[in-house]
Amino acid sequence: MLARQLSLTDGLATPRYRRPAGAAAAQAPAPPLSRAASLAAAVTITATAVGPKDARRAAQRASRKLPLIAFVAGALLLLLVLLGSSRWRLGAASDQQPAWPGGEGSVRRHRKLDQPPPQPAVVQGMSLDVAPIVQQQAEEQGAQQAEEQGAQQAQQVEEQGVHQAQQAEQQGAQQDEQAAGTAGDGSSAGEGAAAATAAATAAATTAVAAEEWAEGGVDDSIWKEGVPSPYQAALQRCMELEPTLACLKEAAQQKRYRGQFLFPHFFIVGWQKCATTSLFHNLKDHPGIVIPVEKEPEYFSDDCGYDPAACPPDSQREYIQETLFLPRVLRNGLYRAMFEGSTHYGREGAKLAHGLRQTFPWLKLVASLREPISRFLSMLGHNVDKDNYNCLVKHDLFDCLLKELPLNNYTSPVATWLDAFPPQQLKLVQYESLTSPEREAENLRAVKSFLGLNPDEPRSQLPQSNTRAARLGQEPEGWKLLRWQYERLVEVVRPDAASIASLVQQHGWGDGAQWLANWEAVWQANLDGCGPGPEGECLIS
Ligand SMILES: Nc1ncnc2c1ncn2[C@@H]1O[C@H](COP(=O)(O)OS(=O)(=O)O)[C@@H](OP(=O)(O)O)[C@H]1O
Repeated sequence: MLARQLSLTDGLATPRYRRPAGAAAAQAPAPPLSRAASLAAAVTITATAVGPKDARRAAQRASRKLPLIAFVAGALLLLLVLLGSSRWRLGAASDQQPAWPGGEGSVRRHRKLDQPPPQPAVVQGMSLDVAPIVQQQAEEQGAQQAEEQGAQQAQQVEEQGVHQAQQAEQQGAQQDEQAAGTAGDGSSAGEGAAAATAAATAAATTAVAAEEWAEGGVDDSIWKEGVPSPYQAALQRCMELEPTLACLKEAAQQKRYRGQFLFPHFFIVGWQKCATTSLFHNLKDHPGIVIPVEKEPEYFSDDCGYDPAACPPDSQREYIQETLFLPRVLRNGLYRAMFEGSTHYGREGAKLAHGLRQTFPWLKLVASLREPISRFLSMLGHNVDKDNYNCLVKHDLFDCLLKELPLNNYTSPVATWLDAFPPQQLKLVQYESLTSPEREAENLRAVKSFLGLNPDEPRSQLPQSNTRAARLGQEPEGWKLLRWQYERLVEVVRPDAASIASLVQQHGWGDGAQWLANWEAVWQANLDGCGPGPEGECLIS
């Protein structure tokens, strides 16, 4: 490392190197200084290296003629020291200005103005410890930029979410307008009156349905315009502070206004392959329903292992906010219902029903049931098409059905649902009746009345969603069985069918005898398609 000192005459910014002893050394050219070093030296100048040259000589002469000149020299020395000191102060003052475009003060300005930090080459050559500062500032700048970017992204995501929610709200508002328009725009007085009656019926149905539930309850005496109901306020607090299942249940102890739905309002719990997708789509178009995000969240099966007490806390927040859309439901003042449809729930009643009742005691449940052999074959087709594991891997079709059908009976899971929930909160619908052109409207109306929704909405028919024919791109060929095999299978499922029909009758879900007759008609239609005799071939669809 080069030792260096500043010459008194060379000014403040020009360093000279101490010459080594000897002429050669004396004549040796001073090593060139890098611009950085010279700039840095200008910054590192100190008081000890400063003083006028003449003053030093005078001091030397004075020392040789001591003591006569001592007094004068002392005085001169004092004077010159004072001069030197004032010059040093002048130099030190100039040091406070950055000596390079990227000096420390300048770095700060750079940062403020959001300009790039000084070039690393200059920074590395400095004798001042500026490099780490610059590096730190660059890091800070990077962190700041990252933070700003993160904030921007978060804002974008939020805006996107808000945009989606706004779209849903607009959709909801359009639905409202349509409903209002229908009541007022009737081309004849008769139509207008009919629409008004329907709206009044719907309002009455909703009120009755809301009052049925034992939680907090409806209280007309607390209604204040523009003020959220206690239930609404409690749910708002859940959303902001603690979006958990427990918080939703606690909130439901609060009073609510007439027409406000408890959250969530209902679930479609099954069964698979019983037109649940079509039902879901019909209901989600209802103006009294907040459009749900997806049909099969399967939250309580996939995330909680069918035990709501085991639902992970983080997933509860996600489920409540992003699947059940609590924010959106609150924006609608709880006057629109929220639901989800997870078709694995139904068949797992033994595991789930009591836990779900504990979690949402007010919950209404809708389940569609299809003639058991057809339902099983539809499910089998689904698994074959999707390459999912299925019993045909190990058995032929008849053995597969013989083995699996008893395990897929309806009665035991329905019994557990009934054990956990009051029958008034459960509605069984029959697939064959729901999807029959003559009975579809009546069945849909019954479901909506049960849910406390205007039974005349939506105007659309039940769609044909999730059909095997659409998946295959053609009508499925049908499953080959022999007559005696099909008859045997009917005998296997008949007791379950009869038992369900009896429950339907008992709980007022419909006409039990008709229910059984509908399934018998399916069996008969299939048998009618078989060849003659016990070995006659049938194509079951
Ligand atoms: N409107 C109407 N009329 C008659 N049949 C209908 C209708 N809507 C749905 N479906 C039939 O229901 C089967 C699909 O049921 P899901 O949507 O519940 O299936 S899933 O469990 O959600 O995968 C599926 O049965 P398969 O085609 O036999 O597989 C659909 O064709």
